[in-house]
Amino acid sequence: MAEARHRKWHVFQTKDELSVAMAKYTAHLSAKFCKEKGLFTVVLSGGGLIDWLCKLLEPPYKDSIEWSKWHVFWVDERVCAYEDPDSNYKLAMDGFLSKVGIPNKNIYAIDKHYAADGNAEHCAALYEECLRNLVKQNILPLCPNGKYPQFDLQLLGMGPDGHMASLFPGHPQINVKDKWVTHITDSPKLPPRRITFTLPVINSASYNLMAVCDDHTEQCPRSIADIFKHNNLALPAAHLTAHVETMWYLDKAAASLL
Ligand SMILES: O=C(O)[C@H](O)[C@@H](O)[C@H](O)[C@H](O)COP(=O)(O)O
Repeated sequence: MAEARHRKWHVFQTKDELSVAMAKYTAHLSAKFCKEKGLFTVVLSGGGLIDWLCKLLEPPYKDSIEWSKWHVFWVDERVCAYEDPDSNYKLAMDGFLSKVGIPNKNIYAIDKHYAADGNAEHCAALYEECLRNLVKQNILPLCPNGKYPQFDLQLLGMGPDGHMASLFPGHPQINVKDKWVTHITDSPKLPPRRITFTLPVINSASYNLMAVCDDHTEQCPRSIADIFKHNNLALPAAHLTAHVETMWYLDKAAASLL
């Protein structure tokens, strides 16, 4: 494991090894937080991540994790119907959540009707309201500065252009601080309408695990080098921190220019 500034990282030879490590990391934190607090708040993203979580569906994790204590959120979501193949909710439900015993009431998807209508602004406002209610119910604590919710673990991915969640290079959402959840209607990665946690919310999490596997684009390893060697803050993912630990899991191809 390597460490620089606030970042720690591991490079894995294969996606499979990365996936094994991600399951171990997640299971360890699940056990820790379930023991300490009686629940575990986990934030998912879309993209390849859900595939890489598949090791959690195998022994020893599938039967040992206290799934009933999980509360699941999305760091970003595409504003479309739940049945739409673009939906991050559908991706996670089909590939992961439907296979484990997380109570439905603990799975916090965006508003079904506004999502189907494509109303990104309302979806963002309602998702923020949902988080604020969970703070009132003591399911989500606030971080020490009292301004933002604090999730236990966020599982994130980075796009080849250096975006994370739906915070894209050159777009203003990265600067939003007065909201917990904001929206975008012209996302360069399709579909264009999305909601996303704001940067201060992302960085308030206790643990952030960013997993990046190169899909054989040249851009991805360049962005990783730009972040790790030059801390190029034009790339949203370069801003990632966390309260306790910011961990990057890279496959060999994504780390090839380091
Ligand atoms: O809704 C989304 O598109 C995602 O949440 C997005 O932020 C994703 O995590 C990255 O783009 C990485 O995606 P890949 O793993 O597909 O490269």
